[in-house]
Amino acid sequence: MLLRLAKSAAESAPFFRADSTAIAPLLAAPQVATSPVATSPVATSPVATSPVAIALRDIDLVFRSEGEPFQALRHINLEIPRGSVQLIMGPAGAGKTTLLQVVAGLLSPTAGQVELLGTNLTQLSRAAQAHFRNRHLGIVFQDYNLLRSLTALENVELALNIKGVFGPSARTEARSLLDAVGLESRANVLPRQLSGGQQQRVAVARALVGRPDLIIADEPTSALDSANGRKVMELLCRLAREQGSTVLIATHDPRVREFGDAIAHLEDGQIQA
Ligand SMILES: Nc1ncnc2c1ncn2[C@@H]1O[C@H](COP(=O)(O)OP(=O)(O)OP(=O)(O)O)[C@@H](O)[C@H]1O
Repeated sequence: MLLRLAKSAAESAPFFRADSTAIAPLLAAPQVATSPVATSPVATSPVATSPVAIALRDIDLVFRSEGEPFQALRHINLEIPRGSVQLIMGPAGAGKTTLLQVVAGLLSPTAGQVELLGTNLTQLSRAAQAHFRNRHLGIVFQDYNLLRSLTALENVELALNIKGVFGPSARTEARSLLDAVGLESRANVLPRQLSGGQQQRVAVARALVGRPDLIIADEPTSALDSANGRKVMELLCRLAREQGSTVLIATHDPRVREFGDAIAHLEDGQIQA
């Protein structure tokens, strides 16, 4: 089944739509939360060598799906240097997940621009955004989004397959990523046989496949004890230092604070001065 899923995904990426809701967000087109989304088929421009990895310029986001409009993000301006670890901290409901989804192109802002690696994501078509995401981003979702019918190893391997890595190379890299998050002995079990914290570590391993330029992680330590939380944070920071990945983390876990190069505090959808 893994082979079938992988082939189907790789052949159709970035237009892959899995039946499972678990893998779909990895490659999905952005949700239209608010204003019309740019649909012009602008090609992804070559990634510039800008020292700024993520630039958010005057981002607003208003949810209009049900009832009264609700402004979840207000005038967000933020520049994140390449190779740094940026934390977004704030209480429940502050807008952290919404902000991460905007950065990843999974939600379109009502106003403002998102620039990733020198590319204006906001102006790309949905297909080009999905392609950019597949090429440059690793995402750890708040609810992990693991495929229930695949083992831990297969979940990580599938992400490699989608990036075009197959066979023994994919298996070796998947194993080494599971080793890195301390799950070598749980590689062959299904998500339902893993604790929440173990599932979270599989999600982290999966986000790191192919050494992404940008790693976006939503509460990556929320289900972890302090030893495993530290292990995950040290791994993310090492990637930032050694391979120049830029790491953006939303968290309300105070233990994560010490790992951030910079911290932005979000409250009521606004970055606090
Ligand atoms: N699809 C939606 N439609 C309407 N309102 C939404 C939608 N998604 C989120 N919100 C609202 O936007 C606000 C920000 O939500 P968000 O999930 O981004 O906060 P958060 O800081 O990540 O919270 P938590 O720490 O609890 O995950 C909340 O008030 C939430 O209810």
